[in-house]
This record gives sequence, C-alpha cells and structure tokens, in this order.
Amino acid sequence: MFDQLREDIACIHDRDPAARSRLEILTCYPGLHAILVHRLAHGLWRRGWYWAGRFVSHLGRLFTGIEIHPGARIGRRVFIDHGFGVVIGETAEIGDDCTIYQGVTLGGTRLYKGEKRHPTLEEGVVVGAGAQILGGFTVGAHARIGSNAVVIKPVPAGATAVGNPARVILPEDHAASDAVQDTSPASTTPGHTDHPRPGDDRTRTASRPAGSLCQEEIPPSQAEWAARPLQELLQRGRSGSDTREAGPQEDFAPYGVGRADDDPLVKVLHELINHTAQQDARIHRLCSALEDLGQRIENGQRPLDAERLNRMVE
Ligand SMILES: CC(=O)SCCNC(=O)CCNC(=O)[C@H](O)C(C)(C)COP(=O)(O)OP(=O)(O)OC[C@H]1O[C@@H](n2cnc3c(N)ncnc32)[C@H](O)[C@@H]1OP(=O)(O)O
Ligand SMILES: N[C@@H](CO)C(=O)O
Repeated sequence: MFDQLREDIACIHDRDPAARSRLEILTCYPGLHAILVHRLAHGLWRRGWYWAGRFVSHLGRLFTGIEIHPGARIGRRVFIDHGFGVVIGETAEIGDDCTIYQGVTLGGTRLYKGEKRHPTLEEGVVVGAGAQILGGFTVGAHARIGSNAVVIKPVPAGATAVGNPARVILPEDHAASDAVQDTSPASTTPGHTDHPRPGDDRTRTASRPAGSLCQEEIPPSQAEWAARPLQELLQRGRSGSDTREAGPQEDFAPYGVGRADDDPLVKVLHELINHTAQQDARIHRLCSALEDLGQRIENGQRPLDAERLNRMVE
C-alpha cells in the first residue's frame, strides 16, 4: 500500500512542474485524494457492498470535486491534475500512467444498464482540460485528447484528437506535415490527411475544415517566399523533434511541446544564432585581410556573443 502511495506521489512529481514537495502533493492534491478514496470505494464495490462503495465515492466527491463511480477501473500512476469537475462513469477503464485535467468527463451516450457505456483509456493517455469522451470505445495508448475536445469515436494509439466533434490527427500526419515540404501533388491523394504548416506551398482557405482531404493549390504569396528560409529551418527543427515514439515518461507532453531541447523554435533560434556568429567571424577575417592589404575599415560593432544569446533562449 505504501509502495503504491509512493508511486502515486512520484508520478505527480514527475508530471506537474508546479509540484514542489512530496508533502505538498500528499496534502494539497485533490486528484491524489480522489484516487485514494476511489481505491477504497472500488474495493467495497467489488465485494458487492454497492451502497457503501457509492457512499464513500460520494464523500470523495464532496471533498475533492472529482466524481469517480466506484465501479470504474483505474490503473496505476493515474494523475488527475486540479481535477475539479472531473466525472468518471461506472464502466470507464483508465490504463496505467494516464493524466487527466480538470473538467473532463468519461461519460456515456446510452442509457442501457449492464452494457459498457463509458470509454476505456489505454496506458499513457493524456486528456486535456474540459474534454468530453463519450461512449464505450477505446482511446489507444499514448493518445492525446485536446482541451475541450468532444470525442465520440475511438482514437488510435499515439494519435491526437482535437475539436468538437473531435478530429483525429495521426502520428504519421504530424510526421508528414513536419517534414521539409514535399510540394508534389502526391501529398493531396485521398486518404492522406493534410495539415499545411507555415512554409507549405499551399495555404488552407479559412472556410475549409482543418484536416480536410481536399486541398486547393494556391500559389505562395511573395511574403511567404521571402520568409521561406526561416520557415524551412523551422520545419527542419520540427522534423527532428518528434518524441511521439518515446516511452511514457519522455512522451509526456500535455501541451504539445516537450523539453526546451525539443522545442522547434528554440532549435531554429540556436541555428540562427550559430549561423550569425559564423558569418560574424568570417566578416571579421575578411576585414583583417583587407586591413593587411592597407584598406582601413570602420567597425563600431561589438562581436556577437553567441554563447550568451544561446543561453537566453533556453
Ligand atoms: C491550469 C492548467 O494549466 S490545467 C492544464 C490545461 N492544459 C491542457 O489541458 C493541455 C491539453 N493539451 C492540448 O490541448 C494540446 O494542444 C494537444 C495535446 C492537443 C497538442 O497536441 P499535438 O499533437 O502536439 O497537436 P499540435 O499542437 O501539433 O496541433 C495539431 C492541430 O490541433 C489544433 N489544436 C491543438 N489543440 C487544440 C485544442 N485544444 N482544440 C482544438 N484544436 C486544437 C492545432 O491548432 C493544430 O491544428 P492544425 O492541424 O489545423 O494546424
Ligand atoms: N499543474 C500543471 C497544469 O496546471 C502545471 O503547473 O503546468
């Protein structure tokens, strides 16, 4: 029992940057209290003491603002962050290492007794604040549900689901759109969900739903051409930074951005700073060579401090 509590506290420590100490987690995290109360309620429920299980769960709800039906099955290291307004239905199942934010409903859409009405989350799923997952289907391992998404269909493992009704973005869609742009028409073949990114040769019209299969070819504006080298750097940074394949802990990225060294913008800035420093050094050498030839060159500028700038963007 204490081992499990230790593991519950450790997983919160790992996944919440706001957590400062184990004492704070033990005393100030309603999500942890709700899980502990649920273990008691679920134990009673499984022994057939339905009223007692329900009553304990009700007390937990009063105390934490998190409503977990005692019949729901919850795995290990599940973290309900903030938690207020979370509702988890009777036949819901939550795998190990899932993270759930406030206002989430794991609910049903049918009123038949005895059938599975609520969703199953496989291991490592992250459910953003206010998301509603409604129905007895499965959300695959390590999928991410965006805040306020309304999910009414299964979500494949590793995918992201966003919006109302939720659209599913598969990991390969991310990879395709994150790669340096392939402008061939092949990328518009049916069945390929296309998400143009900055620097794409095609832009999505405002009225077209994101993830639409059909993309019009629109010539890039001059401004887009001008911005291209920076955008391409950004794409390169993004394509090298996909951590979706990593294990559960490295993969935990509820906001869609991982550690600073994963952040494509940070990578772009580092590359720009280093490139500028190299140019600076070359210009300096050119000036010295010209001065050796007797040509005096005014230079009031201090050399670029690449180390300081690189530290600043971290
Ligand atoms: C107090 C507190 O802080 S509590 C914590 C609250 N925080 C949360 O709940 C975090 C939940 N996380 C999210 O919603 C994130 O945006 C994630 C996990 C969905 C991002 O997942 P990723 O797979 O990295 O998606 P990515 O950022 O590449 O976006 C993919 C597309 O979904 C869209 N999108 C991302 N999040 C959402 C959202 N919540 N709703 C609608 N669309 C969204 C993006 O605009 C993008 O659209 P596009 O394809 O048209 O460009
Ligand atoms: N607890 C999480 C979400 O609010 C954080 O501090 O980022």
